[in-house]
Amino acid sequence: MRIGHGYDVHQLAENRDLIIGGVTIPYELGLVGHSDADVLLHAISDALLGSVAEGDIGKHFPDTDEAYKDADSKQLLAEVAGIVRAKGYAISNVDSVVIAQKPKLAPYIAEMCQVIAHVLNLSEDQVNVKATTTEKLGFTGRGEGIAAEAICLVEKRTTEE
Ligand SMILES: Nc1ccn([C@@H]2O[C@H](COP(=O)(O)O)[C@@H](O)[C@H]2O)c(=O)n1
Ligand SMILES: C[C@@]1(CO)OP(=O)(O)OP(=O)(O)OC[C@H]1O
Repeated sequence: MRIGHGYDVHQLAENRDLIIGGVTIPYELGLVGHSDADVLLHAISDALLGSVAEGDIGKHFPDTDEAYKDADSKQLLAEVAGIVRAKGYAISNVDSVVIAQKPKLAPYIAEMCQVIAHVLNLSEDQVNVKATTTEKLGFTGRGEGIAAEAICLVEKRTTEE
């Protein structure tokens, strides 16, 4: 069994969609990035890559590559899951937290879990997403950006799997 950890931050700005965990959330600001800036899927991608010592998403999908301009992070996460499987591992579970002062994410969390489980080909009880504010402290508390953190366990597949 191996463990992986991921952390990501994206800035909030006008004229961008807010996409978190593959779910588009109505809000006056969205996250800025080379891709669709899905901060949660990026943290999960980094946790999975870390678990099999495959670096991070910037290594696999460079932000200097036009191929990833406005990329759908669900597609990047699916590719990361393929890397984990190709190294002979199965994902045991993923836990995560989105750090955002606003908007209220609770109404969207069940759908985020469904999307992530679908992309990773897992059951819903293998995926967890939480949300927290930082009580108005720091860059997340001031609403300048949103952060996400993820952790995962992967297990070596047996020959029958
Ligand atoms: N953007 C957010 C942040 C938090 N929540 C939910 O509110 C609960 C309380 O948050 P605290 O930061 O005060 O601990 C938290 O457990 C989340 O369920 C949210 O929906 N959206
Ligand atoms: C996802 C990638 C894709 O080019 O771009 P960004 O949307 O800028 O996101 P980041 O979290 O900075 O990770 C780097 C890149 O892999």
